[in-house]
Formats: sequence, structure tokens, C-alpha cells
Amino acid sequence: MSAQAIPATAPTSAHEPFSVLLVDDDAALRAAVAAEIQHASATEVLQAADAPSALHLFKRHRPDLVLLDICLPGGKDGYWIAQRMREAEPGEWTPIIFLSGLDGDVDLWRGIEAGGDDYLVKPFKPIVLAAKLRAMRRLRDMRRRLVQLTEELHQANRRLNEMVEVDALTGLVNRRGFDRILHGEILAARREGTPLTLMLCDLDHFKRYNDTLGHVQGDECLKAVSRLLREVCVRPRDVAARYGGEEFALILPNTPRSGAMTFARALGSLLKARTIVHPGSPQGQVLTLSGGITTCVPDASTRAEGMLMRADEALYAAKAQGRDRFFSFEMQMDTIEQRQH
Ligand SMILES: Nc1nc2c(ncn2[C@@H]2O[C@H](COP(=O)(O)OP(=O)(O)OP(=O)(O)O)[C@@H](O)[C@H]2O)c(=O)[nH]1
Repeated sequence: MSAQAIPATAPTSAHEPFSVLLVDDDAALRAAVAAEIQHASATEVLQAADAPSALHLFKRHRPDLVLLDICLPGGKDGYWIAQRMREAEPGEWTPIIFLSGLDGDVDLWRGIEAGGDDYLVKPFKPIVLAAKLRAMRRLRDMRRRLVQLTEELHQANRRLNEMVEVDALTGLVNRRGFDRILHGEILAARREGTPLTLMLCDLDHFKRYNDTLGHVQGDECLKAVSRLLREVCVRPRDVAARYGGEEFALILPNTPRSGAMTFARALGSLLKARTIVHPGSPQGQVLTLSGGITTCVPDASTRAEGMLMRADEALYAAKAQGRDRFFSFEMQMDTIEQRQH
């Protein structure tokens, strides 16, 4: 690389405000350093002569840099102030440069230990102060950029996570999202002591639909059913998912058995009202669906797999009994029990 390709100084965002908190009990020295800081293009210089006012200004104005004298009146020194400042900004990091007449190695070590980033021994040359200010400003800019990039990364991750949980054809939650949500709703219902309903819905004779009208029309049909499912899931926590090819799953929190049955009947009627023509169907040549329902107030032993098995069993029964109907696993069980007694 040629020497000309290397910039003499890395750019800083000179147009952005840069505020400095200067803490020193020597008023004359403070005035002189403040003038130098301003000359070095800081936009604002806040000044404090003791610990309480330094901490007050720090918390109130959140400066971009702190220049901190070590020996101060009132029993609280610069090390103490630096530690309080660090405590006051968890997760943040405002650069602190100690200004001191103490020039021993141990003094420098204590300053860095107390949370300082650099150490300037008084008296210092203006050009040295200007250079340190420039370096700290550059660090501030890089840190800001890093924070911004981290936020952008988080947002991209959130979008990506949403995308991997969406079914490409229907726009409904896919199996992966369904698994996650069902697991969460089981835990929530257990915590709240409320009934949770899971409904598996399967289009009737859909193979014939594809066979008679073609796969493209089949896809359109799946999209239309998905739109309907989205419409019926009116409560914020209701979820409609594409569980498999022509199978859909509904998660209905806070929905008891009776409510689930009412919901299912309404869904069946609404689908019929749409009169999606299904020439090969024995159910009146319109598209219908069958459903299996399970409802429980989850306890420690409730698992998503168990709920799915129960809903699937009820769905199988609904298909076996002639389709175009919904069965509740628990209601079936009650009926069987009643018959036995
Ligand atoms: N067009 C289309 N068809 C699909 C898709 N996913 C699954 N299928 C079809 O859905 C049909 C399901 O057929 P089956 O499992 O035999 O069930 P069915 O014909 O609906 O019969 P029953 O469920 O017993 O009423 C198959 O023909 C699959 O090809 C899809 O994404 N698009």
C-alpha cells in the first residue's frame, strides 16, 4: 500500500455535538482547560468543582467525555466519582480521563482501576489535550456506530425469525412457529389456570380437489381457507397455522369446550357459505372440512405432543363418521364413560 493511501487522521464526526464535563476544584485552571477544550472543538463544556455537582451534571447531561481531577475537596476524590459514574450508567461507557498532578505508576494504575480510560499528568500541553479529545471523540463515534449496528442486527434477526415461522404459500404460521406458540400457550394457560383449546382441521377429499381441478387451483383453495381461518381468529392470542399439506391447526387460548364447539360450528358454516366449488366431493360439491378438538386446563404433565395426539384422534373419528364435522376428544370420552355407566 502506498503511503498516500493511509489517511493522516481517521475522520471524526466533527459536525456532531461533543460535550465534555470538566471536574477540577481549581477555578483558574478549570477556566484555562475549558478554553482549550472549546478551542479543540467541543460544543459544550460543563464545569464542576466538587463531587456532588460533578455527579449531578453527569447524570443530568450525560456528557460524551469526563475530564476528572483526582484531588478534590469534601473527602470524595476523583476515583470515588469515577466509580459512581460507572454505576450510574450500567451498559453504557462514557470515557473518563483523569487529570492529576500525581504522576506515579500506582496513581495511574488506581485511575484505570477506578474506571478511567486515560490519565493526563498536570501540567499538560494543549496539543496533548487536543489529541486525547480527538481520540476519545473517535471512540465515542465508533461506539455509537456499534450500538446502531447491534440494533440493526437485532431487527434483522427479529425479521428473520418471523420469516422462518411463516408458511410461504398461505402466509399463516408454519409448523415450526406453531410448535413454539403451542408450547408457550400451554405454559401460559397452566400459569393462568385457563382452558386451552387446540383444533386440527383437515379439508375433506382434498386429493380429489387436486385431481379434478389441478394443483394450482388446489393452492388457491388452500389460500382461501387460510384467509377464512385468519378472519375467524379474532382474539389477539388466537393463532391459525398451516400444520401440514391440507391440514390446519388453531390454537385458542382461554377457550373452554363449549366455546370451542361454537367456534367450530361457526367455522364450518362460514366455509360452506363461501361455496368453494369442489366437484369431486360427495358433501354437496362444495369444500368442507373436518376437525378434531381437544381442550384442557394444562397441568405439569400436559405436553404439546399429548394435545396433538388427542386432537388427531378426534379428527380421525370425525373423518370416519362421514366428514364435514368436528369432534371433541374430551366430549367423546365423556360419552363413552356415560355409556359404560
Ligand atoms: N394443491 C396442493 N395440494 C396439497 C398441498 N399439500 C397437500 N396437498 C394435497 O392434499 C391431498 C391430501 O390428500 P389425503 O391425505 O388423501 O386426504 P383427502 O383427499 O383430503 O381425504 P380426507 O382427508 O380423508 O378427506 C393430497 O392430494 C396432497 O397432494 C399443497 O400445498 N397444495
